[in-house]
Amino acid sequence: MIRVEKISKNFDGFQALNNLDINVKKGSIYGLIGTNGAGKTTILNHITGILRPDSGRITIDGQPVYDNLKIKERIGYIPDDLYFLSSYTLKELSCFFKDIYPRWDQGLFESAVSRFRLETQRKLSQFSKGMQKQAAFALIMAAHPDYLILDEPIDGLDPIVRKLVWQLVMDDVADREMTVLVSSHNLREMEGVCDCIGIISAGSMVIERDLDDLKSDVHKIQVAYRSMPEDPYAGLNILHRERRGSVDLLIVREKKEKVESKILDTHPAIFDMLPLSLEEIFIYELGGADNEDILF
Ligand SMILES: Nc1ncnc2c1ncn2[C@@H]1O[C@H](COP(=O)(O)OP(=O)(O)OP(=O)(O)O)[C@@H](O)[C@H]1O
Repeated sequence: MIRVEKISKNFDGFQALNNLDINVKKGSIYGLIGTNGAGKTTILNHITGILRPDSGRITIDGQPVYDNLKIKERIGYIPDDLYFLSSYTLKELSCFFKDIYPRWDQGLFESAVSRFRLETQRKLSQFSKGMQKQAAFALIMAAHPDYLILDEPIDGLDPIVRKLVWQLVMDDVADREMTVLVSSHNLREMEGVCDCIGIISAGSMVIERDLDDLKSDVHKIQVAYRSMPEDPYAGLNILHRERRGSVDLLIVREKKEKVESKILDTHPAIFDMLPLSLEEIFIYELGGADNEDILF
């Protein structure tokens, strides 16, 4: 389990992280999302022990991370900016990884390299950006990390490779209960793979929930009446309401069953209810009133 407790970080007077908590359960795929500059990369750099917080605690399986080689051997990190030694070939890098990571799996490396169709004799500097990312995945997955930390992992990858990458990750989560913490702006893809979501803003956690709970609590509904009853939405937690012609458009934070029973009791002529996508929840939670019209 990864536990981040009340960490704060100040860069030359700028408060990048502010009393931030994160809890990532073993074997889960946790999606960290937030606006540009919210602090995602800064958090990942703390969790991987690259940065030290000004205050607060970060532990993995109860052990502090910073300056802890035993824990770092169990972490695989693919940062947003790959800082590979690009004058080396992929084969040379694999030998380097083999020396660092005690659980290096040569068979898995060779199979990943062949699935990605990468030439191991070529220098990384000769690879395209997307190919360098694939090389990073082949190396990190073959290291068999218990904790996989990914910063914008699928950025720049084509759809076929993206599928291959997620398949590699999901297989390891299923086989070995690997724990994954991933930051990405691709919310559709995150929705398909993550089981828990943390939304951060300005260095603080806004919401941390299981994805299913997050989605089952907020709904977008459209209702129209032949004759408008008095106060038809009484007792519902309405987050947003607007009228378009004869139709009411609402965002409601309630369980599906409660919304259905309350609205159907008022005998609407039209009643349509849709769950919000992760992208819509993100826009609502972080966009505020200015962006609410994007939701309909
Ligand atoms: N070394 C640093 N020195 C000064 N400020 C920094 C440093 N690293 C990060 N910051 C600031 O901290 C804030 C968070 O940056 P971070 O890179 O963590 O954001 P992010 O959520 O990953 O953003 P994006 O989605 O755009 O990649 C930003 O305002 C950034 O300018």
